[in-house]
Formats: sequence, structure tokens, C-alpha cells
Amino acid sequence: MSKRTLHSFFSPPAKRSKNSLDTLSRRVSPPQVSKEPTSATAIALENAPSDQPINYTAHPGYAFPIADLPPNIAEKVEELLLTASGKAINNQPHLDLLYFEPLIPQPTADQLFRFLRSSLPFYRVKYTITRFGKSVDINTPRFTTVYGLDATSQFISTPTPSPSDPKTTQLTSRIVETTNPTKDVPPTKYKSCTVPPRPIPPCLAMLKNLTEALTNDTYNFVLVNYYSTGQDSISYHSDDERFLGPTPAIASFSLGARRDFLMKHKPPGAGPGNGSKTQPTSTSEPGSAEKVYPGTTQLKLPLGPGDMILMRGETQRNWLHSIPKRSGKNDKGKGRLNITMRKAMVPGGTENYYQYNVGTGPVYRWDEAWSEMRLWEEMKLERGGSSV
Ligand SMILES: O=C(O)CCC(=O)C(=O)O
Ligand SMILES: [Fe+2]
Repeated sequence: MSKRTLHSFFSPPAKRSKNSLDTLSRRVSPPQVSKEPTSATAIALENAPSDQPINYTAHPGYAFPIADLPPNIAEKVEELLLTASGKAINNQPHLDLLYFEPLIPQPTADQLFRFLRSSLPFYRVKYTITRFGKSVDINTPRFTTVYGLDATSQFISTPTPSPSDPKTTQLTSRIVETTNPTKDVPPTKYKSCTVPPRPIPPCLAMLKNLTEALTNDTYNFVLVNYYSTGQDSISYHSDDERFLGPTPAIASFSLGARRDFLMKHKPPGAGPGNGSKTQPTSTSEPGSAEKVYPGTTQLKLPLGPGDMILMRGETQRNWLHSIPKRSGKNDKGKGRLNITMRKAMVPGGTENYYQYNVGTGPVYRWDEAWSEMRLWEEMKLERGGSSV
């Protein structure tokens, strides 16, 4: 396979032929899972000097400049994603998964985990819903963040070197109509978003572009969840919002601590999501007596670091998934990152994603010394105002 440069991953990948993923799975050799490295090799890899200094990307929508993926991690991830093959799981009604176990083996998965956890701004979103006529306050039980824009609009970003820091590139973006890129979107188009939409930073754009090449699909949103302990979770839901279309492909990466990913078929008679702006869209109440859909059983995938699961076809319309709480798992500092790539078709998707994954609250950032997510405002004061 001819080697693509990292820069080529910032432009859309060349389309593979129809069904090329399955063809690819058969055609290419399995991922090169190296033998367990000796600890000396692992340490050498972890500390491999990158031949370039780490650069940062600043944007008015980023709480602080976000580091670009270090070249030693980027090159490894590129190589792994371009040679991977997954296992199809489609032995139950309406279930269509492709499981890469793992897609990114150690030690790269761990390097990527630690890099992304410390490089991204996170939020702990609170919102209010109405349930049975009553207002209910919801505290999202995990850290979240999101980047991207639905298919009706596009960012046109201009990079300029930062005058105060040679390592930082400053991005300024316009949002234009996809159908007419000379036309800026009207200011009212995204006025219901809790924050102005922000472009996917290079470290996640690279992962997204490689995932597009691997899955022969395109994505315009990257959502990130951080489960700091076993008490962080996501309840049973399906990502079946109308703004994702009827058969969405969602690529979901796991990094860090292993957590169970549970899936069950929606009960008989349960319709697809109604597209309402609640998160998650379709839920099942814990403990509610539900009929099991005939011929199906619950699936439990203990997702580990570097695993990737592609949910596609009829899956979201018919199946629910969750990361349940677990006691004694992921003690302080372990944590699990989940990164999903999705494609929203209309502005309602942009609104929904920023509302439920950024919200209006404060920014958190991983503090390596404290081994926990902390309020960025407090960390900034301690750093004397320095952002990176
Ligand atoms: O953390 C995971 O693996 C699942 C996350 C998820 O289902 C979601 O963000 O919609
Ligand atoms: Fe989900």
C-alpha cells in the first residue's frame, strides 16, 4: 500500500469501492499485532523522541490550544488503521456490528489515551428535562466534549502562526453553506447552540479521516466521553435520532480502562427514536419490566483499550446500548475514553450535540499531578495564566 502523508488525512480520503470494507477485510492481512514487547521495548516506544516538536492548534472555540497528535503516535495509528480488519457480529436480528479487537494495540493505544485525555477540554453537562409533567435536573454521569458541524454547513478555516508562540497555529473559521461555499451561514442558523460550532481539532481530525478510509463512510462529528471511575456511565439508549438518518454508521473507539458495553434489542413494538432533543433519544428505564424481543439475547462486549466497534445498518433503529456503572472499576486516574464518529445531516443535529456534550457549564482539564479532571479556571490560575 502506498504511504499517504499525514497531511493527506486532513482532506477527504479517496473513496473506496462499494462494500470495500468487507472486501478489504478479506484482502488485507490482519493487523500486525506485535508480540508482547519486552518492557525495555515498551519504554523505548513510549519515550520515542518525535523528530518534530509538538504543535498546538488554537481556536476561539477551544478553551485552550489543543496539541496536535505527536508524530510518533500519529504514524503508528495511521499504519494500524490502514491495515486493519474487523470481525462481523450480525448473528441476531437487526444487529450489524464490525468489531476490531483491538484496532490499536498496546503500547500505541495507551499513548493515544494519555495524549487525548490530557489534550482535550471536557465538560460535565447539566440540563433539565420534563418527565411526566415535572422538571427533572439531569447531571450527565461522565465528562463529554464534541466538535463538528452537520452536513448543511462547512468550516472554512484559515491557519496563521500565533504571534506570541511559534509552536501554535491559530485557526479562524467561517461557517459557510455546503450548497454554496461562498455564502456565510446567517447568524441565526446556529443560534440555539449552547456554543458556536467549532472545527474538529487536528488530533481528532486525523483519527476521523483514517476511520473514514477504514469504514468507507464519512463523518462530520466527533464526540468524546471520559468515564473517570466505574460510577461514570451511559444508560441504555440508541443513537437513532432522525438527524443521523435511518441507518447511521457510528464508529466507536475505546481507550484506557476496560468497561462492559451492553447491547439489547428494543422490546417488541418499540418504535424508532422520535428525534426529540433529549439525550439519550431512546432509553429504557432501569428495572422496567420489558419484553425481550424474540430470538435475541443481550450482548456483552468487554471493550478494552484500542478496540473499535462500528455500529451500522439497522442496529441503532433496533438495538439499545449502554456502559453500566461498575463498583471497584477504574479507580482514580484509570478512566476510560470513548470517541465516536457520526454524521449529522441537518442543523438540529449540531444543536443537539453541543447542547448535550458541551452545555453551558465550566471547562475541565486532566491534571496529571492530581490524576483527575479539574476545573480549568483553577488550573490556569496555578499556571500563572499559561495555557499549555
Ligand atoms: O462509551 C461508549 O462506549 C458508548 C458511548 C455512547 O453510547 C454514546 O456516546 O452515545
Ligand atoms: Fe450511544
